[in-house]
Amino acid sequence: MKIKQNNSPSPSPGQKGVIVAHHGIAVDILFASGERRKVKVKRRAGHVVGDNVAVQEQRLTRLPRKTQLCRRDSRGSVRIIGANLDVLGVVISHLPLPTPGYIDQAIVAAREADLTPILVINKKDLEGSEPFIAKIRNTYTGIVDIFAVSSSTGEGLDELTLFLGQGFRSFFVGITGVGKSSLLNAICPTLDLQIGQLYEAGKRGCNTTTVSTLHSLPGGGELVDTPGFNEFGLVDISTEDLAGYFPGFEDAMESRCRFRDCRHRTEPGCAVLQLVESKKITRERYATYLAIFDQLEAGEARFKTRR
Ligand SMILES: Nc1nc2c(ncn2[C@@H]2O[C@H](COP(=O)(O)OP(=O)(O)OP(=O)(O)O)[C@@H](O)[C@H]2O)c(=O)[nH]1
Ligand SMILES: [Zn+2]
Repeated sequence: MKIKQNNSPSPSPGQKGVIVAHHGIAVDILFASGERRKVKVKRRAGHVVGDNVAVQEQRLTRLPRKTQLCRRDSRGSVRIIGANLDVLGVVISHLPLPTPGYIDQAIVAAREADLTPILVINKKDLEGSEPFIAKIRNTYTGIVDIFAVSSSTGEGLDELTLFLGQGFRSFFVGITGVGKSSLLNAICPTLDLQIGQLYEAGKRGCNTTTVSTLHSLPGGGELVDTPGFNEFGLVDISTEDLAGYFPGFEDAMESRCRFRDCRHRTEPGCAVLQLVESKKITRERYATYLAIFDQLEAGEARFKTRR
C-alpha cells in the first residue's frame, strides 16, 4: 500500500524510538539511547513492528511511515504486517511447497508497497530440493535476487547475510514450516527463538511463532520475524495494476499494449499475449497471472462468503 505523505506533520513531543516487538496488548520500544521499554497499546491501535514512535510517559504517538506492507488474512480482514521495510524476503522450500500463487502474490505485494522482493529457498540440504531450486531459478532469475540456503548446514547464508548487511530492514514471509525462524537463528546466532515450540493457546493452526519481533543483525541490517501464515491475500491492488507488478511481465510492460487499460486477456495488440505466443512468457506463468487476476476480481465477494 503506497503511503500518502502528509506534508505538514505536527512535531511529536516525547522520546523517539522504534517498535521492536508486538505482543498484542503491549509493544517493546527501543529508544535511540539504547533503552528498551514496554508500553501498553490498544489491541486494534494498528501499531506494527518497525513503526517509529514518540513516547511521552505511557502515551505513544506513531510517526509517519515510509512504507507499509499489508495482507488480507483468510477471513478477509486487512492486516498491516510491517512498517518502514526495505526488503521482503519470500522464504520458500520444497517441503512444504508454497501454496499456488504464493510467491507471485508476495512479489506483487512487495512491489506495490515499494519493497524489494527477494526469494530465499531454504532446506537446500534436503533431498529433492535440487529440481525445486532449478525450477525457481528458471522462473525468477533476472527478475528478483534468489538465495538458495540451508538454515541447518549454513550453506548459502554468507551471500544472504552480505545482501542484508547493506543496511536493509527486511521482513521474511513464508508459510508455516519453511524455516523462517530457523533461518533467522542461523543468520543471527545470538537469538534464541524457540523453534517449533511456542504456540498460541486456543488458536487453530498452532503457528510456532507468537510475537512479531525486529532484530539487528551482526552483519548489518535488520530482520523481522512474524507468525507464519499460509495465505498472502492481496490488498488494494486493482486488476489493472496487477500486470505491472507481476514477475516476468516486465518486458511486456515496457513494450506496451495497444490499450492503456489492457487487462491482457483477449485484447488486440496486447504485449503480454504476444510474448505468450512467442513463448517468451510460458503458458504456466500466464495461467498464474490469470488465476491471481480472477482472485482479485472475485475480491470482496470471496472473502465475505468465507468464514
Ligand atoms: N533439513 C532442514 N530442515 C530445516 C531447515 N530449516 C528449518 N528446518 C526445519 O523445518 C521445521 C520448521 O522450521 P521453523 O523455523 O519452525 O519454521 P517457520 O517457518 O519459522 O515456522 P512458523 O514459525 O510456524 O512460521 C523445523 O523442524 C526445522 O528444524 C533446513 O535448512 N534444513
Ligand atoms: Zn495487454
